[in-house]
Amino acid sequence: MRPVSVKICGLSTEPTLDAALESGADLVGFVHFPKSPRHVSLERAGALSRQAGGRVQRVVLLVDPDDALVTAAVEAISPDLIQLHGHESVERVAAIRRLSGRPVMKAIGVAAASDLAAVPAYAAVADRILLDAKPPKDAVLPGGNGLVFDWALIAQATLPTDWMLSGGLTANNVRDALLLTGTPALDVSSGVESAPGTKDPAAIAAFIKAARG
Ligand SMILES: O=C(O)c1ccccc1NCC(=O)[C@H](O)[C@H](O)COP(=O)(O)O
Repeated sequence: MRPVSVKICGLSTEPTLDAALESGADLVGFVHFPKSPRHVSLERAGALSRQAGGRVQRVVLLVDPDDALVTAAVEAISPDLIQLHGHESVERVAAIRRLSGRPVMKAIGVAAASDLAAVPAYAAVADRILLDAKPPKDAVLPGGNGLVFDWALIAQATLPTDWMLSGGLTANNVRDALLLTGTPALDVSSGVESAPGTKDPAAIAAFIKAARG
């Protein structure tokens, strides 16, 4: 069986990016969303991307981007994957994939079984699907809220091969998440931070060790 793939999202500094690489992350994510404590400019994300280049898959996270932002992000970061974490429609996901010429991963917020009904339509146009906890109605951030959803819901869903689990994962619950969902890939952000937006190298190492333990 292939070892579980791990994405560390919301990296913003060279030392924490290095910590993710040295700990064995498969993907690293750069958040470009000004309201986020993890926001990085395209220029900064580009510098981090160059540091990581060739060693790991680089992901840029965008929220309802317009065409100009997609083009600028691709130019600055040359990402291996574009993560769409807003309210992008199926048609918009397909259009962004066409425009960018890059693989895309669509995040779908899950709070109830009915939320999973959207998966097949998105899976038909996206390269990967990310199942994340649905943010609370008044949340400022559409993701990265450290919330867990009911993993038992996944058992009822038809999922594509290339899907990823996120939402409130930590070194303490990641084994249960793997056992209950059988996910081939994990995405973590706030569970490896010492404060919002501040990644903790020790927590990154502990998470990846627990995931692969
Ligand atoms: O992290 C952010 O600040 C963020 C902002 C806007 C959209 C998405 C965002 N994060 C997404 C992720 O980091 C993950 O894909 C996922 O939501 C897991 O986050 P967490 O529950 O904090 O591990």
